[in-house]
Amino acid sequence: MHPMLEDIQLVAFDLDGTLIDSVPDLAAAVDAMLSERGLPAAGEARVRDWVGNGSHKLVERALQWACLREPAEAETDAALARFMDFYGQDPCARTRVYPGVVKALERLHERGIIVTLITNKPAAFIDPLLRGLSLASFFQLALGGDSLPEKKPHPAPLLHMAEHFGVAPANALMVGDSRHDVEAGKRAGFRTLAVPYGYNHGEPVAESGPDGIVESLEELV
Ligand SMILES: O=C(O)COP(=O)(O)O
Ligand SMILES: [Mg+2]
Repeated sequence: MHPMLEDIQLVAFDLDGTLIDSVPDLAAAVDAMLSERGLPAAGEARVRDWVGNGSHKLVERALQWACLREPAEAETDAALARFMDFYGQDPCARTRVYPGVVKALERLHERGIIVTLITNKPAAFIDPLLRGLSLASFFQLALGGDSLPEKKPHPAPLLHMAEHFGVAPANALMVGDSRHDVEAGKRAGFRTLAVPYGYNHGEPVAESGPDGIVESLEELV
């Protein structure tokens, strides 16, 4: 067992960039939304750096880039609705589970560790993604970016999760790819583990000072 798991009773996984490489489908939906507005396509490389603060922020960043100005709130809301429509059509089309993920989830499950999901993605997409990628059975509870009034890097979703299962934050581990996961974990009093292969606005996640880093989640088990 990896030393990071010592005394750990609950693991909260981030989704995008940690368990799944979802940028191809996110970028396709962003570009479909932009194209409908007569705006240039952003492409996967840009979208990769915009993911991490939920869909509203993703759409706002896309509009900002394409229009070269701050979008009005109503403009962002309308574009967000279209993005949600496009993304919701087939969120698993080109999205793939990262190597080592299934093995890690299986082993944690076998050890009786509570496995949960805390993503900043809207909750409506969680079920279609987990089912479509055959991951749903591993998770005892999943929270989206709009499940509670606050999202990561706020510690609220993590504290909610720990409290729900009656686990002390010191016995819980947050696993993510971005500074928002590490910050939320530290603020909640969780142990923090980062993966370097995901999306972190183009910066190494090591700069956030997680308690540990693994190249693949398989290393965890
Ligand atoms: O939707 C996002 O921006 C990121 O979602 P995540 O929290 O699963 O990385
Ligand atoms: Mg992430």
